[in-house]
Amino acid sequence: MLKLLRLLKPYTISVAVVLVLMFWQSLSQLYLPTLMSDIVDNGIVHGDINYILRVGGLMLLVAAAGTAAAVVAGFLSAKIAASFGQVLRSKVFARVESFSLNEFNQIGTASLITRTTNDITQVQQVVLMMLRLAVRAPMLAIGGIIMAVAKDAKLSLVIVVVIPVLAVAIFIIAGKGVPLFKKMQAKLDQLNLVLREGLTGIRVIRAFNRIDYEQKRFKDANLDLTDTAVRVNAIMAALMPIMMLILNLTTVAIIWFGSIRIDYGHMQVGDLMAFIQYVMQIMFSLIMLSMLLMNIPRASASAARINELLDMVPEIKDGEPVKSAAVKSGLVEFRNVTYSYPGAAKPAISNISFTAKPGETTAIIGGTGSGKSTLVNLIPRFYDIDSGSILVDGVDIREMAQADLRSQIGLVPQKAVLFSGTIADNIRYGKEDATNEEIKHAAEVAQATEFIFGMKDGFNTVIAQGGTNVSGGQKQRLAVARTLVRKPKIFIFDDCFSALDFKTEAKLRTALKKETVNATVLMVAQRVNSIMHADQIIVLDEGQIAGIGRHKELLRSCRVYREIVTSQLAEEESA
Ligand SMILES: Nc1ncnc2c1ncn2[C@@H]1O[C@H](COP(=O)(O)OP(=O)(O)OP(=O)(O)O)[C@@H](O)[C@H]1O
Repeated sequence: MLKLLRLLKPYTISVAVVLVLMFWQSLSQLYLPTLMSDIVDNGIVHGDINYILRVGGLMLLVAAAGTAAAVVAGFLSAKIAASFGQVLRSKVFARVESFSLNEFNQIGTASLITRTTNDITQVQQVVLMMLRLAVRAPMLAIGGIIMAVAKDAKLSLVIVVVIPVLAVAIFIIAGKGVPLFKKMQAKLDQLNLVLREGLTGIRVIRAFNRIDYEQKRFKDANLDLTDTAVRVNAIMAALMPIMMLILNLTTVAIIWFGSIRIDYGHMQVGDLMAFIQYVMQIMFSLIMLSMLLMNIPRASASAARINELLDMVPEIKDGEPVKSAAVKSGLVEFRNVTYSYPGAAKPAISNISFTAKPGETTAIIGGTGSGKSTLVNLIPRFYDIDSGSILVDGVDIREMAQADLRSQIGLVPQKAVLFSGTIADNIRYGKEDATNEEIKHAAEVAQATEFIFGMKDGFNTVIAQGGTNVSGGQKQRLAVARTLVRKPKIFIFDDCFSALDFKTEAKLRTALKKETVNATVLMVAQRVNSIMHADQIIVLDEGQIAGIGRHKELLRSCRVYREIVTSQLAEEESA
């Protein structure tokens, strides 16, 4: 938590102003009962109207000054806390963006969302409470004790009895509440996870008639969180009545003993009234402090979850010193590359060596789960390899700047992802300064113009969140256009034509050929038809290369390739 508080450094002056204003407000609060007792003892008792008006006026001034300080401090502290939250959220988001896919998987998307939103809000709230109470509550408590003792030392013995009772009550309540506060964050994660799955998988849930099951899952997670929240709130709710009971009993005791002392002439009425107010101030400040102390553990639990993200050292870093290729032609070389996913029993790909040259198409084919996507995902360094090396233009990609490497790559992923915005925005995502002509040309090559112009607003048609208002094949073509507009040196098409019909795919491949004449093209495919004309075909089998060559050579020399071809031909013939 302290570590995060360092983010308040740019607001040091504002924080200091808030603390000074709070100090001022506390002083005024401590002074008011004394003024009131003066009015009673010297003004009312002696019937001195002038005194009452004079001191009453002073009281008004002191109260107004205290209120003004409270208003300004309240405004400033809210501003500081909100800015603190904003800076922290940006910091966490920036860090998460630099995570490798393994780090993403380690924390989980649901938890990443909770940490960036709810956890930061928890810390932000405590920062606000601290700013408002850190000076005021101790000052009122200590100042109140001093003033009460000054008014009547003997009567102050009541406070000596009450404070330990109050402390024990707070201690018991905090002891029960704090562990539950910590549990709540983990339960919120779980609820977010179920909610996310329930929303993103809605089609499958409906298709499989699993709505009841999902509702139960959500209900369970929701109830679990609610139960804990209810228990925490029940405990917190007990705090107030207990405090008020102690407070009222204390007032009764003070009036009881105070009236006896007044009877004996040891005390004046005004002093007794002031005394009661000081005791109230002391007790309220202790209640406020206890609230703050109870919220701190919850915020610390949140802070620990946030720090876990901030402290995570991204496993994928730029090389030091950064190397850059002299000639950027897009030559990709794999040398004995092996990679295993964390926790996997065996490598997803092993001992892969090949060269993909500019101006040529290197196709990768193999059964499902044979490691095709893994292989191409290693080129933009989504994961770092275990052994061997991957070179782009003769430089090991681990020695390059990631931004430099990725600027040369145009990747169309297996699952096309679109962002909310217009079709033009989505294509322009590949190149920020792309002209309208470039966008149109990219769409033409990707065989997307026909359906784009078929839409009401053409290129200005708005894509819904997650691209739900376009078909799978349309999404794939827009993803291809987005990559084409980038004009990279290396194209990676990861099985991204799977949703296209044969005719559209053939047209797209022919158009692509012209666009990629000088580039290195890596094309993952399931269908032999899509890649049989490639300059080089890599056949993957259980993460290993079963054969490399052209279609005809492989038909002769590679058993796995022959099996793939014959199985697909048999399918087509039977179709
Ligand atoms: N994020 C991951 N974590 C752990 N294992 C993974 C992960 N992604 C893939 N794998 C495993 O790695 C192996 C290769 O997967 P990969 O996605 O590269 O296969 P693929 O050939 O592209 O399959 P497909 O054609 O079905 O897309 C599989 O056994 C898969 O279970």
